[in-house]
Amino acid sequence: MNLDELREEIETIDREIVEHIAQRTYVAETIANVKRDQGLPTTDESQEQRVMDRAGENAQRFDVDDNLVKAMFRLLIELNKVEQRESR
Ligand SMILES: C=C(O[C@@H]1C=C(C(=O)O)C=C[C@H]1O)C(=O)O
Repeated sequence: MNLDELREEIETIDREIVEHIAQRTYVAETIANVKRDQGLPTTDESQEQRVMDRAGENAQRFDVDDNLVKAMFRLLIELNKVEQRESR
């Protein structure tokens, strides 16, 4: 593959990443509504820990830096929590 083709491949992957972030955000919004209806708090630290542990395991499985992957997941979680708080 030449440089342009490789960059096209990156472009497709980047779009898919954003699509997955949007899907994750949508599901988290749905979870927020369920929690609100059940009178549960926005933040669930034990669930966050499970998400972070899984992120580290998946990073190792795919041989990428687990600190980097965990930092990205920390950002995704914080993003959801800010949105959940704002919609309450
Ligand atoms: C989405 C949830 O709400 C919050 C956001 C989380 C996330 O983005 O993974 C995890 C736990 C909660 O603090 C949830 O409880 O599952």
